[in-house]
Amino acid sequence: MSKIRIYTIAKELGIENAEMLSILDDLGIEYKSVSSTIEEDTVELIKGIVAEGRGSAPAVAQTDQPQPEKQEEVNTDTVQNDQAKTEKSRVDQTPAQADSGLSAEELAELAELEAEEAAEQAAAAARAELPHRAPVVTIMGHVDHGKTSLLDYIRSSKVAAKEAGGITQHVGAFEAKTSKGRVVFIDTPGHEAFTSIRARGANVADIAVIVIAADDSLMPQTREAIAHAQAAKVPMLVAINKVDLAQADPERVKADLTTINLVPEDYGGDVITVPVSARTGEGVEDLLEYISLTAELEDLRADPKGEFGGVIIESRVDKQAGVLATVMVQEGTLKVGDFLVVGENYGKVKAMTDSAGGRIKEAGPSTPVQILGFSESPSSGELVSRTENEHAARELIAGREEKRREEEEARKKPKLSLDDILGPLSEVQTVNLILRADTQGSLEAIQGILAKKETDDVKLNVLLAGIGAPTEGDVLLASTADATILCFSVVPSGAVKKAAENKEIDLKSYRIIYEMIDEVDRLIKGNLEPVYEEQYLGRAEVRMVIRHPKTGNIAGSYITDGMFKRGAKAMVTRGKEVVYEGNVVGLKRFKDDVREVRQGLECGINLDWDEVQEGDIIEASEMVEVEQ
Ligand SMILES: Nc1nc2c(ncn2[C@@H]2O[C@H](COP(=O)(O)OP(=O)(O)OP(=O)(O)O)[C@@H](O)[C@H]2O)c(=O)[nH]1
Repeated sequence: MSKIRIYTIAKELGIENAEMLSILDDLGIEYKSVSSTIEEDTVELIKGIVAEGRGSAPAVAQTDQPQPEKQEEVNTDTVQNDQAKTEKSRVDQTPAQADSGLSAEELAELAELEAEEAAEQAAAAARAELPHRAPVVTIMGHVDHGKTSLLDYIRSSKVAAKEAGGITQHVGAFEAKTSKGRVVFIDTPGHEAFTSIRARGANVADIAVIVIAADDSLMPQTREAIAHAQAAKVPMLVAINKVDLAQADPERVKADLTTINLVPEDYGGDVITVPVSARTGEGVEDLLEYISLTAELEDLRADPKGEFGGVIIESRVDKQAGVLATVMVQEGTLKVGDFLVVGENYGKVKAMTDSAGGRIKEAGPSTPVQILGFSESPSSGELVSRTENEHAARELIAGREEKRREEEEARKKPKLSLDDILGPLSEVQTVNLILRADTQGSLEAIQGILAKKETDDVKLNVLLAGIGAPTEGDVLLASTADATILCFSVVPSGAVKKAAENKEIDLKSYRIIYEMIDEVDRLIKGNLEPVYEEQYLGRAEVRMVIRHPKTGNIAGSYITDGMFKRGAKAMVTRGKEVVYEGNVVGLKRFKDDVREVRQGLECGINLDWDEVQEGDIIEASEMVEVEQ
């Protein structure tokens, strides 16, 4: 019996891939991705379901209906149905709630929860109404595996230069027209560029294509590139390049991928691998098709009428024109004449060109544009926003400057937050690590030991386990993923050390594996929620009560046992009864404030309570962190 790919059937039936997957889910049919295959029997079943959903018209007969409209119809129907259901259930529930014995407060809380849920549904429905936007793709991989060649092939075959014979300038990104619509490529290949944009808080790429040469297979930078894409949680496609070469061995690449837990579809996994040749163009159409499929599943949408938001891709200074910055429009529409703010600078868009060099007046989501108008060169990854006018731009910048100054001040005097003292409450903590070692053998040994170190409360997440000295790319990755870099028997270069220092990344080198493991133990401990225990400090008898106009009553006491500390917890007993529990807010010896007083001495104890009496016994204790 023949098998058919899921996306092929979706296409045939004229339904979206996401809808197709939800039908399969309902039927309980397992699949890895839209490119998995299903049995012909199942296809018939699905055709029946789709036809039924359309009022029994033959499914295939409807494929020429314009799809986006159909999608919208379905969405609006669902939304309306959902809203109707919510309304109905509300009417139904009100008397029931009245009988349910819930208090007014609980009812109000319930109503609030319902309102929140309705708002969430409305937001999701509103988002589902927004138009799709083109995917933004980045290409990463090992040196010489063909990233640039692949980009060049796509550019030359899929981009029509607007000016006849004109050489299009490199602007950091280009738009390719494919049979499935626009795909935008970031044309500075490599994971460092990708992560340096992320390091500034921007996420530009929606999909990462990892290029692996079929004659070379997995290489150190392939692993790095994969680690960078995984850390960014960006979906990945693997392009197995150079398949035109006689020595090309795509099967070996697939087998090698399984060794790093990326299982290709042919092996039963969900990693899409596409054989391509940047030289002959073989497979490039397939790659573009898979990019579109992935984009469809990601359901990328943006509001062209919404508030403008963009990211700087790159910028340069042209001797004649001045600063030329490439901005990726992410939300809203950018227009000539707009006031833009980047960090603490602003500029007015004087002129705008698209990535093919054509002059344009406005640009919507997922469009890279080169703009003229900034007086200073912004950096890649900086976020761009728009203001109404110059005055608003200046105000926004003034606010940012003030915030920066405050943050700089705050950094100078570290303040302890409740989180610092108690640790974030009962969440599983993750220690992110980048491991570097001299050989595959030592890497495996280290990872084997680390795997046993994980606890229920602390997980170890190895972002990258690479052979050879750490790179500046590792430092970047560590800074975006908040990771520690541990090196075994490899020495970081001066430049890498400096980069780590600048970014305040912990980078440590070891010659003995167990010293490295000790460090991991320390990192795990640092992430465990500290456990505190109440420990007895001492006891005092109140011999007289001294009235004090400013600090309140002071218990003139004698320490009969142990010691008292300022800030300790206090418990006051009168006879057999505990009459108060609070804190020691002050301690005095004669007229002086002191931190502690020991057994056998008299002192004044100031509690955060005014009703202490002669004859009371005060017991002091403190919370102490205990070793786990
Ligand atoms: N035969 C063959 N050669 C290719 C193919 N793709 C790239 N090459 C060659 O491989 C070499 C490296 O290609 P590049 O595109 O520069 O590789 P890259 O990954 O961009 O390299 P870096 O920019 O140095 O990281 C060049 O000599 C290309 O001509 C291909 O599909 N087939």
